[in-house]
Amino acid sequence: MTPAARIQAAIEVLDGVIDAARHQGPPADRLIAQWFRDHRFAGSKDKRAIRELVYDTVRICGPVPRSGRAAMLALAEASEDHDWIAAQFDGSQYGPPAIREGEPVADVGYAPEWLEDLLFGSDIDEEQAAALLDRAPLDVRVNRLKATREGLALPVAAEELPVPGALRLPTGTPVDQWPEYADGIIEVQDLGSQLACLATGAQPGDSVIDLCAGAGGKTLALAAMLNNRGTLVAADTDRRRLSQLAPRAERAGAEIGDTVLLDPGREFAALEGWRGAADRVLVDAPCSGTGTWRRNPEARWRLTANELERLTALQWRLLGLAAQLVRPGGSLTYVVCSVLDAEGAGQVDAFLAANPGWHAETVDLPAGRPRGKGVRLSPAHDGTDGFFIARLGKA
Ligand SMILES: C[S@@+](CC[C@H](N)C(=O)[O-])C[C@H]1O[C@@H](n2cnc3c(N)ncnc32)[C@H](O)[C@@H]1O
Repeated sequence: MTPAARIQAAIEVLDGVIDAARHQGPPADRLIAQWFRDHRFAGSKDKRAIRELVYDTVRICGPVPRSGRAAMLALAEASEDHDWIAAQFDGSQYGPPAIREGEPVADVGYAPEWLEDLLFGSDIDEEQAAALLDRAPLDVRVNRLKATREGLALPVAAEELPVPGALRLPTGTPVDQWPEYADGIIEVQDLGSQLACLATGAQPGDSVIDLCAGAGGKTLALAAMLNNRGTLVAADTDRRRLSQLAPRAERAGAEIGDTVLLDPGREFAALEGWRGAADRVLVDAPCSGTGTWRRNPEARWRLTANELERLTALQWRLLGLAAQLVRPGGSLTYVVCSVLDAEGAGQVDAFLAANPGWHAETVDLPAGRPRGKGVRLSPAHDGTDGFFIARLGKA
């Protein structure tokens, strides 16, 4: 494909990404894969170039652009690395038609305006906001149930991260094709997620409930912290995600005591037996995901103020539910992969104000900065996804 044809292809994909963001359609990755299936002539270099163009364009446009073409013109105008793009609008056979006088160009920025206001209001400055949209590195966790870092020889050089067994690999490393991955010796997991697990302080012998376990990314890390000694319960309302846990746990050699499918709105019914009994509860709450825009930058075009309100209400309810499961002297670790105070520090402040028997514990992590009664991780400061993490102790 010519450079111009690649640009036109990216514009077509972007039209789909924009439409999907407006109407809660499929994620960008899936739309890109579909375009490649429908256009088999695209070779591997074309695919890489088109994918990069699509994501570079999504990253640079703050508000939802009116069209893929307007978005591509914004990239051409605003990014020095992409100053070659404008010349490709040459009207050639498979390329984009020539640029018209006064043609609309999408707005650049970090996010839609209402969301930028919330970021800045949460003390995320421009540098940090820009870093939220960087490319994410590839972090893995050495599964201590199966191996030690010292005894593990990997096919590529890895950067040691400040959590035991956490490694950063060159982006694009095909870890999923390694035998170490198939054998559950390494798990792909962002350093931020590993730190969130570390923050629980889980020890062998503890009883731990992972209340929003999803497909079990953090559950497996908790199993490793427990060294399979104690009790680990994984709960979630999403049957599909939760069903992925058993095969993953088997591969990782992780013992999960119980996997509990929760009924949304009636979550406590299935956990009644744990009332006031757990040493530690992890609430890795559903959130806006502002801290994970590096992985899916179009998520900021999908989020609405209503959805954020729904999420904060759900987080608040889950905090209350989790609190009922913790035994006196036990702790609740609250985590969101968001840098917005409304979902992080604000929730914890409100919880502590409403629950006098609880206090914030010191979370001693080798990364992050204090934020309210917890710690905030950010791509700019810590090289992790953005997270808020707090541990709350019950008297
Ligand atoms: C941030 S994700 C969890 C990711 C997971 N802990 C991991 O490390 O891979 C939030 C999870 O909360 C779950 N969830 C949503 N509503 C819930 C509810 N009412 N009770 C429990 N879990 C819920 C979602 O299904 C989702 O899996």
